[in-house]
Amino acid sequence: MAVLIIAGLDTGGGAGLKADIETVSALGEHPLPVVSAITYQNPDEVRGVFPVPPNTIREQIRAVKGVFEIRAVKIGLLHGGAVKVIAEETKGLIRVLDPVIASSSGFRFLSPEDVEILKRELLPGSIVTPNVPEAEVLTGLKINSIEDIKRVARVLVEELGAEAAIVKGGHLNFTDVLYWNGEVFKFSGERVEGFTHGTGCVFSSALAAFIAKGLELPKAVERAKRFVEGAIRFSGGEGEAVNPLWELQRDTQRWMAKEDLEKAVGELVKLGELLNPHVAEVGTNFALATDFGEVFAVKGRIVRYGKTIKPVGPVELNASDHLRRALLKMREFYPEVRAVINLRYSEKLIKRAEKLGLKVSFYDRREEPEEVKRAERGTMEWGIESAVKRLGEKPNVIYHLGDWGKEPMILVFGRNAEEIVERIRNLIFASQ
Ligand SMILES: Cc1ncc(COP(=O)(O)OP(=O)(O)O)c(N)n1
Ligand SMILES: Cc1ncsc1CCOP(=O)(O)O
Repeated sequence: MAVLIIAGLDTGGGAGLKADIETVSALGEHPLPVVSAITYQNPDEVRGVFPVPPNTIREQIRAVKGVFEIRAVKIGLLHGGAVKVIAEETKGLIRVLDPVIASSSGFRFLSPEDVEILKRELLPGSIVTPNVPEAEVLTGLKINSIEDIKRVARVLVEELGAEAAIVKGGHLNFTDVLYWNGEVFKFSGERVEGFTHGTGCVFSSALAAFIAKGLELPKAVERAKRFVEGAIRFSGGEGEAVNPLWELQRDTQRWMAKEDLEKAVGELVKLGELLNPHVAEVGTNFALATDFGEVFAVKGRIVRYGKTIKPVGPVELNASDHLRRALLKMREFYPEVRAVINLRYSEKLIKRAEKLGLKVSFYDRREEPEEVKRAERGTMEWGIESAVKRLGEKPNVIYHLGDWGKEPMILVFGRNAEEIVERIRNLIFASQ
């Protein structure tokens, strides 16, 4: 289904039309992009805006209207001169209006006069999706509580003529409120860690995409909210913005990590008899992280099996607790590290690692602070951090000598699963 997107270009690649196109495409609908403004911005600041002349906006819309079956329209960044044309050209279509008034960095896109034009010409009949500051500007009311949000959503519909209003509570308590057909719907959420630049754009275009699919408004809002949460959680990279492609990228990365680790485990199994003596008493595991920090490992670990070795179960997401925590801690210091394996401790292996030029560090469990010991988890994180700090540069190998009831252990880290296999080969062949 086609979704008409009227929005601005963000040169930083985080918000605006680029985020909208990605969102609508990721959700399987066809984006029809109409440029309303060109902004000069980067993740830190908006430097300026060039407004696209109203007639050029009109011609862009006319080029696709009537040719495609437009199921919904998403309207983002505008300028005062464009509002009337857009209202005329989108009459009769389902409109989702994201009232972009100012950027989160503080740049004012719409003057108070432009806001008045928007309220008069475009808001009536639209599904409007303001955040708290935008809702305050549109209604002139202050928002301090969820009750205020409900009141403002009602005002947007009953007094200002919107078809529906979704006031997003990200600035308050992460609960969004929809007012529609005289009813209030609440959508609770929680704080998600990640970049948020572009969230308004992604929410409104996801909402338009779900409406285009035929979902009833409350269901479409719920799905759009969850989509944005994922886009924040799996954000990152140079745009320092939300990631509308998160689901596709996450699944591709999962697939690649699983394949790489399965292949690498297969290579280890070929080393069977040689590796057998180095498998830890508790079992050995082999973990590989995706760029998003999801960690795959061998379910049930790799164990000694007669003279050789055997993975107990398949490679799966979250199949390791210890190694996942070790890897994630290491990645806080060195994000390029993506793989780790644990081996039974032996002085011979450590000496060999040093001879091979690998950087070796260690932690001493007897130095573990009482409060870390008392907590249910945290020893591994503390251990990795203290080993990293002790060495003062990236360690390739970290060992500890055990404690009461704790087996001494070696962890070998690498940039990928292949590098681990290579390191293990070098270590065990040389330690014969
Ligand atoms: C071209 C363009 N359009 C919209 C925005 C604002 O994006 P939004 O997601 O509403 O909010 P912030 O990214 O400013 O938090 C923009 N900056 N550029
Ligand atoms: C017990 C233990 N301690 C450090 S690595 C390891 C084995 C792997 O454990 P997990 O199965 O949690 O990855």
